Amino acid sequence: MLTTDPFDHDKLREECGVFGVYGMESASALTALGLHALQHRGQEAAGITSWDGSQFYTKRAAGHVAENFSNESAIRQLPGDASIGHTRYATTGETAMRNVQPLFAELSSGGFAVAHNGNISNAQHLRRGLNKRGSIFQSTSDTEVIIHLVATSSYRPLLDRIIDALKQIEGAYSLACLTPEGLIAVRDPLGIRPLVLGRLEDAHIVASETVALDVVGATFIRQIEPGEMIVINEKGIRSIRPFAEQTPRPCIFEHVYFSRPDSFLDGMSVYQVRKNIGRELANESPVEADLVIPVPDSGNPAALGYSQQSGIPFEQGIVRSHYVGRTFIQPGQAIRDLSVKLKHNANRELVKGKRIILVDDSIVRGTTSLKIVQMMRDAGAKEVHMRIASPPTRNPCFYGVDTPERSKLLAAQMTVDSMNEFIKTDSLAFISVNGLYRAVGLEGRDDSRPQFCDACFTGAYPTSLTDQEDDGSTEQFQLLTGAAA
Ligand SMILES: O=P(O)(O)OC[C@H]1O[C@H](OP(=O)(O)OP(=O)(O)O)[C@H](O)[C@@H]1O
Ligand SMILES: NC(=O)CC[C@H](N)C(=O)O
Ligand code: SF4
Ligand SMILES: [Mg+2]
Repeated sequence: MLTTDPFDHDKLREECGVFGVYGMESASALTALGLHALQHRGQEAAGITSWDGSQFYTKRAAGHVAENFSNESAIRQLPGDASIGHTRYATTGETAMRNVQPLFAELSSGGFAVAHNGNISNAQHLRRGLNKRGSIFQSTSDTEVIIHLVATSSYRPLLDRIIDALKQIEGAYSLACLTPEGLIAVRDPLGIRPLVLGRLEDAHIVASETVALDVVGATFIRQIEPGEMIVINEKGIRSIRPFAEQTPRPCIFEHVYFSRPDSFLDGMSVYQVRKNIGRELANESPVEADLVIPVPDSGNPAALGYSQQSGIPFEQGIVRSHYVGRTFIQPGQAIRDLSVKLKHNANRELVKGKRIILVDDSIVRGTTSLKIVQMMRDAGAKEVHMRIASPPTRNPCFYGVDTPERSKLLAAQMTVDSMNEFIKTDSLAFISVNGLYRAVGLEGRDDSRPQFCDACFTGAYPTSLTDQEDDGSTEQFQLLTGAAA
């Protein structure tokens, strides 16, 4: 089935979710549940691979987990005590079945399935080299490069082959791999994307977020550390540190938007961090008003924090339909425009005649804020102020998130003052980069050794961007530097 999106002229880029379990009867059923809890990370496609000790089974499909993996027959096709799964939003390679994960290949070492969250910033470069040496690719996904590098490695043992492959890769990867040697989970040396380890009875589980552990009834053990590789098999669990140690740079946007608020990232409650951001915003950018109104759902905790800090009442002035997905990740501007209207509606009686402060997590293309501000004015709001729980998004992400190219990022094209005019707010303010760092419990950003990846706000990319360099487009990006742009 061809699922390439007809609306997509604007390359799709988003998050993904990975889940893996080893040592549990009907592992694929548990994986389906875990993927359900990670549905917010990718709604384009989902897939599960299982292993019964002798054979691998894979089912991959376009659409949501529930549509494809909630019936018994789907799970019956995926027998075995070990399984991995994936929810996808494409970052490299189109939205087509051939790119849906887990990707699988029969290697000389046996079957190898991989589920990847992140994006490889030298994938095209590596791919060209592999093509020249005779590799035949089945997909256009960056993830497939990993399989070919493992397949062609000159090392013998599988683990060494994987390590050899990953050492050639730059960018972001949190991986769950299923092999005859067991479940192998790896987080890139900077730990850009999250990955956690849990336990359910005798089984071990790996997942992108702690919420997936909660949902399947597992206990959280710990996060998989940046640069750590975990091997889980019948002998137990083993941790390996194959890479040279680096200062971790986890994605700060996970705290702002991507992760579910009921997840924990590096020991911090995402919900609490979002509330802290609201508090910081209230301190940094106060304004007199009657109501604080979140742009639901992702603006909710920050609005609550803003309200608690400012003493201005929190009210639900916008009601959201739950039957429309995230607009940020809808392909194509026409569909995005439509879905913002379908998704949010004004609570008219509440906002009429009021001075309101709208709180949202981010402005990307400006689609949501433009519509919502107009909606509030149409509903009779006297003043509309907007506060944003992230700094202006001025740069694209190359590490597995849907930020469109720079020309479509409102903040890359306009100053905050012009954005204020454009979306027709009475005032507009974004949290500062240091305010955001304070919200995650730090004193501020250490410009000489930044504690997070914040490149979409600062332009300071923590890895080389070889594919961008090869395309001749790097002069606009500041590479390998710590300094905020
Ligand atoms: O400036 P834009 O291009 O409109 O993108 C930014 C908006 O997109 C996201 O919301 P979305 O409605 O996609 O998802 P949510 O329900 O998780 O808030 C985000 O929370 C902002 O509201
Ligand atoms: N968002 C992601 O993490 C995507 C993973 C991978 N780069 C893909 O495009 O399939
Ligand atoms: S560029 Fe932004 S979204 Fe991408 S990993 Fe860095 S902080 Fe996260
Ligand atoms: Mg939103």
